[in-house]
Amino acid sequence: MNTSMVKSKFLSHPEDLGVVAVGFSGGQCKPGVDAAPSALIESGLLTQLRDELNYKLHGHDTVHSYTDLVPREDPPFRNMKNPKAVSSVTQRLCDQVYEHAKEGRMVLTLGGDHSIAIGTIAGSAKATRERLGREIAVIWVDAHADINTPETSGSGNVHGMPVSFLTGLAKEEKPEYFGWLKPEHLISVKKLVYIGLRDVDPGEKRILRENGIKAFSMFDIDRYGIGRVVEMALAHIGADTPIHLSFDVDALDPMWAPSTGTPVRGGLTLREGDYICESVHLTGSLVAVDLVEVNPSLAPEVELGAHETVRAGCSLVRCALGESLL
Ligand SMILES: NC(=[NH2+])NCCC[C@H](N)C(=O)O
Ligand SMILES: [Mn+2]
Ligand SMILES: [Mn+2]
Repeated sequence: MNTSMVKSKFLSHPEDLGVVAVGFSGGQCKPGVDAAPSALIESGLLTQLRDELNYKLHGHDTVHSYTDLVPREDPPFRNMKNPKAVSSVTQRLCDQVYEHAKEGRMVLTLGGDHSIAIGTIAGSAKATRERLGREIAVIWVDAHADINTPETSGSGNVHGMPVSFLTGLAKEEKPEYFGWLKPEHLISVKKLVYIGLRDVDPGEKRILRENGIKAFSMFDIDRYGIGRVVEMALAHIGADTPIHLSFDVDALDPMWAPSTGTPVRGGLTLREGDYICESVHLTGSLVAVDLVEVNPSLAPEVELGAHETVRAGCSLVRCALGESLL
């Protein structure tokens, strides 16, 4: 680890980085997001983390595609598309993240669409409870709230629902449809903070309001500036809480990250995104990071767009893991 890096409060092996590369796209309908981990790795992300930020990497040799878990028939259930596939992939991913996290390692997950956060957050919530007897907080950086229940969702895409399952707002008994999620996997709505929202469905707005969930939209970023917004977000979580950062690349403006499945104009600049990640690193409370929704096959100019988006994604991850400007 670099000497400039911040001391970790909650990791017993902060120099060890568990990497889970998730080549999965079943939480939405556009192919290509499964190719993101390879694109990020080929562009040199993991080498940079190893050689420049001095992490000892674990689990980085494989990009998982979970093809053995994807059933031949997977009809909609409660309006969810590919429900069995997403459920069993996230269940496996939960175990993978848990195995790293229980060793006291930082965990980096490269998605994949955002449905995979069901697995990553469930795994780090469980490990942190067992290891430290604490609940994790989640900072969800996204244009979208991803808190639809199967019933409020207009699309049926599970990448718009992970937060409702993770908070217990959406429940299902059947193990093959996320019934494997138990109390130890869940997070509290009080320890959830959003940054970057600008495309929230009517049903989601109601859920956010009724549950008093803290959310900073692009309006708040314009009003207060990114510095104060991050300060308020971290104050809401409290200084003594392990943080799981789930970063959807579509939080960035399409100018910086055009290659993503559901781009929304009016987003964060790359510097604002990096600033969020740098600030979260500086807390010393970070225990896990997800980077999701990079889709190298989508953009008005595909090749240029993919290159820029992958580059932005790498920058966000490096900032979260301790790269500093000086
Ligand atoms: N992870 C994402 N990009 N989510 C987009 C969700 C879009 C929309 N709210 C839906 O539920 O379908
Ligand atoms: Mn999004
Ligand atoms: Mn998302």
